[in-house]
Amino acid sequence: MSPILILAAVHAELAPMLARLDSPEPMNIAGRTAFTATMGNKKLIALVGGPGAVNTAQALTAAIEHLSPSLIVQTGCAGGFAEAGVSVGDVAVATEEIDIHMGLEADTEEKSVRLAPLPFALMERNGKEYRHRFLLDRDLAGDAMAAIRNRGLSGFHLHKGSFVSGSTITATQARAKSLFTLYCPVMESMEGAAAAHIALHYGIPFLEIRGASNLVGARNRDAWNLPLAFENSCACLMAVLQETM
Ligand SMILES: O=C(O)c1cccc(C(=O)CC[C@H]2O[C@@H](n3cnc4c(=O)[nH]cnc43)[C@H](O)[C@@H]2O)c1
Repeated sequence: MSPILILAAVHAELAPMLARLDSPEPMNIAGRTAFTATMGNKKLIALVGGPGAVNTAQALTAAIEHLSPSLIVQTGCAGGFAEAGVSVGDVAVATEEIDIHMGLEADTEEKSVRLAPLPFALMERNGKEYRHRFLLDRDLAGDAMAAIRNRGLSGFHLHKGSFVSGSTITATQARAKSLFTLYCPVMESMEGAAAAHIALHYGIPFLEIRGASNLVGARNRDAWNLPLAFENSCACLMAVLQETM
């Protein structure tokens, strides 16, 4: 039976899900901590991939090569964009992943978040070229939204839309505003585009569900709520696993 692979950057992002599973067993995948469990007739592998794109790419590649998962679900916390109506604790499902650090710089000295697309493709699949934007499976995202809504979870709002990923955490209102003007994203993370890229490379369906631990913009550590983001994203993840797969 091909497992469903659940991927997060740090253990705390998976902890509320592991607490809801029957006897998850620890295992090691290429130097990374992982857990295996069953849910009904499904086999789940929950993998702690590490923060950032390189950790994500290494962990996910190793897990795919060892386990041939039928589905990859990435979860964890993220910054939410207030302009998209996101509040701390809200959950969002990604319809697209955009790598905001992948591209061609403008030929001026002016600092800008706007990059032109690369003059070459990062990969080609089924006649389509991929540079910095990875459109995700709309049906999978739609089914996940429906499963979460059916569960009647309360205390937060559910969103769907584009996610941006990069190797930095946005820490000014000006950059948050520019990113929103350019891409209309709902969430910012540091791993999503890398995971979407690897999943696409192997042709494995990919779903991303994250909880907002903070708002993207001026850094106010006191306003972050990581436990709430972990709890709400895992509640939604469990709804999706139990109701759809
Ligand atoms: O600033 C701190 O003290 C601090 C403490 C714990 C964690 C952090 C992080 O920045 C975690 C980065 C981690 O979480 C995702 N994440 C969460 N919010 C954002 C964001 O606004 N922009 C980008 N990434 C975010 C990210 O995917 C990392 O895995 C800070």
